[in-house]
Amino acid sequence: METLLDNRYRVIRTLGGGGFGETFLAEDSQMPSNRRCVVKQLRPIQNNPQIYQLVQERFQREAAILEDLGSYADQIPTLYAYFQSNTQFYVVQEWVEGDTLTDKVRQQGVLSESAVREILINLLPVLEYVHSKRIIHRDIKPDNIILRHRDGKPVLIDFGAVRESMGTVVNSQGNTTSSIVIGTPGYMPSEQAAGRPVYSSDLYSLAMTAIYLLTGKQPQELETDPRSGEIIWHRHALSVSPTLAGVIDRAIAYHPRERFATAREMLEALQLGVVSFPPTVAYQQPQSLPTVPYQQPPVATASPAVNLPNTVAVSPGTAPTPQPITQNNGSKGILLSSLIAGGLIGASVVVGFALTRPNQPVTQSTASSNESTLNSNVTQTVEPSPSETSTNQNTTQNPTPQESSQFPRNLRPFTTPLDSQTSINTEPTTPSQTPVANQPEVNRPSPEEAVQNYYETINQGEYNTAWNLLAPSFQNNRKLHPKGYLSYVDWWGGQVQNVDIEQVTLEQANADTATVNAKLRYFMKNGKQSPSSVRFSLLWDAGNNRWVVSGAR
Ligand SMILES: Nc1ncnc2c1ncn2[C@@H]1O[C@H](COP(=O)(O)OP(=O)(O)OP(=O)(O)O)[C@@H](O)[C@H]1O
Repeated sequence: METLLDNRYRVIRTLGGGGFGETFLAEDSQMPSNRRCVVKQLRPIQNNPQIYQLVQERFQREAAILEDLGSYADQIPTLYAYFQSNTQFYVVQEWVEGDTLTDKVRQQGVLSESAVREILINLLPVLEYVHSKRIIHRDIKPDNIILRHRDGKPVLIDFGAVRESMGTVVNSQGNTTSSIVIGTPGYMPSEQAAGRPVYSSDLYSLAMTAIYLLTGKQPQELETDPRSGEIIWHRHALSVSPTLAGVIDRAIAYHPRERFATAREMLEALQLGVVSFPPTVAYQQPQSLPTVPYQQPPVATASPAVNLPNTVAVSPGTAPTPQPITQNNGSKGILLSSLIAGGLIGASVVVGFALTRPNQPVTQSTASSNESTLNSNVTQTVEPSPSETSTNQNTTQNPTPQESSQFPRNLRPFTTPLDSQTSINTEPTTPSQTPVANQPEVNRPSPEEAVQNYYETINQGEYNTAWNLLAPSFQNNRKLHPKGYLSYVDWWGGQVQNVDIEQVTLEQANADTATVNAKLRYFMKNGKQSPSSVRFSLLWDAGNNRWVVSGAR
């Protein structure tokens, strides 16, 4: 049967679909040419009349931004229209005939250095323009770049902004809040995953895309140096020139201040062949720290095939609409973003989580209501987990953290610059190598508290916050997290109902590292429970006055 959207757009076929809605190829029945177009349907992740108007306002604002971007940049699809129907929102945009970069690599294998350079050289001015409008794309990846058949030019699709408006939610206190962080694990840098994207986050994603084009490997297939956190990719693209390799390396530096500050700078480095590196402040693990294999959870096996990374929408926060976000200088945008991330720690917020199928966008429920709609068939899991001796004893199911944990609850929460009212950190949360000699000891949480806090965060469904309590080397351990954050969330959000900490004992601690043994009990969503003993390695993150988890086994 023919589907006519808005009494006008005749659907030809579905192009894709995920947690936010579907995307259709359609023709415009009210244009003489029946011009083809892409109709993108967006569903608010919470279908609640209370927030409808807010979503609507944001949607309109963001559509206006897309209109502006698309009208002046040839390599961004033109916005033709936007409308609402029932409780759903639609944008209608130019259909770009071509192949995505993912299609390209699938069809013809890895691209040559000159092809990759050309793509970068053609895209960087587009990014420069987008950034000049104070917009961060937030989801640059091979799937979101189409090589246009007409002229071979790369076109940037799928701006995160509009989807973000769909993330407006009502938290457990009944307050309207927002929002979600848009991005794709592996392609998105850590500051973006923490809710604080900066312009160079897009450069990072673009450089990760270039690595995919040169190596054919998705980020999750690449190893990282467990000490420096650096992504090891050169060995998969040995013939790449030092200039291109240097440009990419600088763009994917862990810390934004080590990257190119602007798209123009990156473009010039590419064209002129000069790559200078600012002084390194790379995250380093102490030499003595063990690397951290731990048992694969018994409930599932990691699929050896690496799926295409999905866009995820995670984390509650305070409306990171495509507002001005200025890099490194305490602008309003950073302030907002910091509040967003701060909100991650404090607030119990509801975000929809729908993992419809592998390779589809995900929205996450950090639901205080425990209403995860995660597809529990997901067969990847990677976190400290019940031991092989998982039993199906008769237990209290779905205990809340308050009801179930035997551990004292009156522990001081973490203090980070983000949840402090006075300190707004303009830099991403970065475990620091700084010795702690001059740090005030007053509010320093104990390692046991850190472990306790980690599980409380998980029990509250704040997976993104919990994820950011892991050291980067641990996050990037692809045996444990083959799909990065998505694997983490698949496990915690999809399988685990609650974790009780039965006992926590400190094995050793010094200024920089600590080892904590924890006896845990996992309550699974399928009703099973099982005990588990985990030995945590912790690193002191002086910059944020907290411990981060660098290993668990
Ligand atoms: N303007 C466009 N022109 C041509 N194809 C498009 C356009 N926008 C999206 N597409 C294609 O439509 C398909 C579905 O798009 P959609 O944005 O829903 O992506 P997705 O991969 O399903 O989800 P996501 O990017 O959110 O993870 C993709 O293959 C994408 O390349």
